[in-house]
Amino acid sequence: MAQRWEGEERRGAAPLARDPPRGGEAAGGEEEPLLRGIFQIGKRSCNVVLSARQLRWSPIQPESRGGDSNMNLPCKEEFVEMKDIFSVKLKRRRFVGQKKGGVLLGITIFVCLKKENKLKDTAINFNNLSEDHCHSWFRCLKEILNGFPNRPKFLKVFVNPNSHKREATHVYHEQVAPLFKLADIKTDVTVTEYEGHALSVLKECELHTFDGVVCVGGDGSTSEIAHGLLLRAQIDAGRDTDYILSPVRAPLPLGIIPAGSTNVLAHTLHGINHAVTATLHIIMGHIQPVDICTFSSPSKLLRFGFSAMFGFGARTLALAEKHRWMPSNQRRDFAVIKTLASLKPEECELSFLPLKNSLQGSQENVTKVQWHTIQGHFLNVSIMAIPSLCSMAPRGLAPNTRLNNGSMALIVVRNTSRSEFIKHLKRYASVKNQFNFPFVETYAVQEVKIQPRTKIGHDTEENVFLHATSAEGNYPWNIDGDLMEGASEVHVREEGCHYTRFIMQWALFQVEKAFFEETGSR
Ligand SMILES: Nc1ncnc2c1ncn2[C@@H]1O[C@H](COP(=O)(O)OP(=O)(O)OP(=O)(O)O)[C@@H](O)[C@H]1O
Repeated sequence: MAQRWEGEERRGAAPLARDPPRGGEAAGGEEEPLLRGIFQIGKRSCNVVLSARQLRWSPIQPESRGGDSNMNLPCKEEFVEMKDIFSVKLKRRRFVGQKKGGVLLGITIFVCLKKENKLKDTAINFNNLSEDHCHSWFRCLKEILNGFPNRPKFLKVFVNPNSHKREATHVYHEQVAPLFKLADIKTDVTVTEYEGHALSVLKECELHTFDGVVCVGGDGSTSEIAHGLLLRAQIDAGRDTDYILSPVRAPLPLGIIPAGSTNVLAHTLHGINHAVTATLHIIMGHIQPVDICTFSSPSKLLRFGFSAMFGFGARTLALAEKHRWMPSNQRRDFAVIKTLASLKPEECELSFLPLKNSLQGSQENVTKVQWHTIQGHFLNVSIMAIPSLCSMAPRGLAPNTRLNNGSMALIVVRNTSRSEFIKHLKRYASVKNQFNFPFVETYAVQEVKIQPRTKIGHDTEENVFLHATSAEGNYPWNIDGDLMEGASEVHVREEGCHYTRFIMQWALFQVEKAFFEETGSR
């Protein structure tokens, strides 16, 4: 019975692939061996067999005194799925400082291991001193690896040097770049110099030369790049970027390496806040669709984004932004406490279009979904296209929605006492249902319109979001952790936008009409 190679992590980690069919048979029969040979693996000489799907090896049986092979020893065959291997190299003995040449020792394969949500890389050495032997194995392995279609070869990388405690550059050079190099991925790196830098690069650069875009930073950077990719897609498709009715897909997937003070987007996509895991998902070409929505004023697209908060969640961010000189954790705690101390509701009108299938079960009712309107005083309104996992809410700020279910969670917290509101907030960190309060309502929606009920009326075209200043009296919004100020109506629409969990792929479609529009670029 073959046993999947689990390296040093035999008790926990395992390569990503599922167990092969019994006896190592591929669906439809035994896999055709491409190469057979003998290598030393660890301290044992092994028979090694390479097929398109697997690399298998078993120790060579010692002969018994009688000349027969020793049948009493268990013949332990091990294997690695080719789809778990991300690189192969010729292994040579070199002296310190020697860059080229050296005695060939064999080949090394690099495997991606999985333990729960965490990925790690590990190496297996196949030792054999024959140049010809190793070169033919190396070429064959390389050919198989080059056949995986989603694996990127050239990436556009953005690093925000200011993220968190300015460690994104270090994270990139120490943890990410060496793995990209090992996987023979070429990169074009932009270290951003100001807010909006990545957006302007994305508008201009030769995007078609890349296989993907990577963000090394926090939520603000990721959101800016996601927005930039989608905006670029609209421009390239000749769409009006002021008013987007049916957005087209972004041309490239987006990978997110968490290196910010808030990494909700990376945590939600990967299930873990871990730079190496994120890097390996990119290298392996794992594609996961993710929803996104558009935020618009009555007259203009403001941005694409994954989540928004109005009320408490936005006021807290606005206060934290005024105290940027504080360390990030301290700043966040200070802002939460201060905002709680002066807790006040916002009076507004919320209109929303429920998710088509959440109310009606049958197809004929699909077209009858109507706008609902609720009014009142709200302490917080959250609109989330993804579950938004973070350290403070391990199950997510919106655990009822999914990464790519084509809907958004609308979570409305009506006015209540401070102590009740605090109880509700504390539940985010616990296993209890944070929505199980009479003053909390949740809806699965496709579209939401929010109209604060003071000052500026429905017809106002002026959009204070566009002046990114914090003038008193404006309404702060927290969009993917970025502060925006606005007073007029805001319209949020689920774009059914599809992304990837690890290296993200946009796939926008117009929810109301439920058809995909593609530029066909990927
Ligand atoms: N060189 C730069 N200087 C200042 N701001 C930058 C620079 N490069 C990018 N930015 C902006 O910094 C913002 C926040 O960055 P990011 O989300 O990566 O880090 P963060 O540590 O999570 O941030 P925050 O502390 O705001 O949560 C982004 O909106 C991005 O556009």
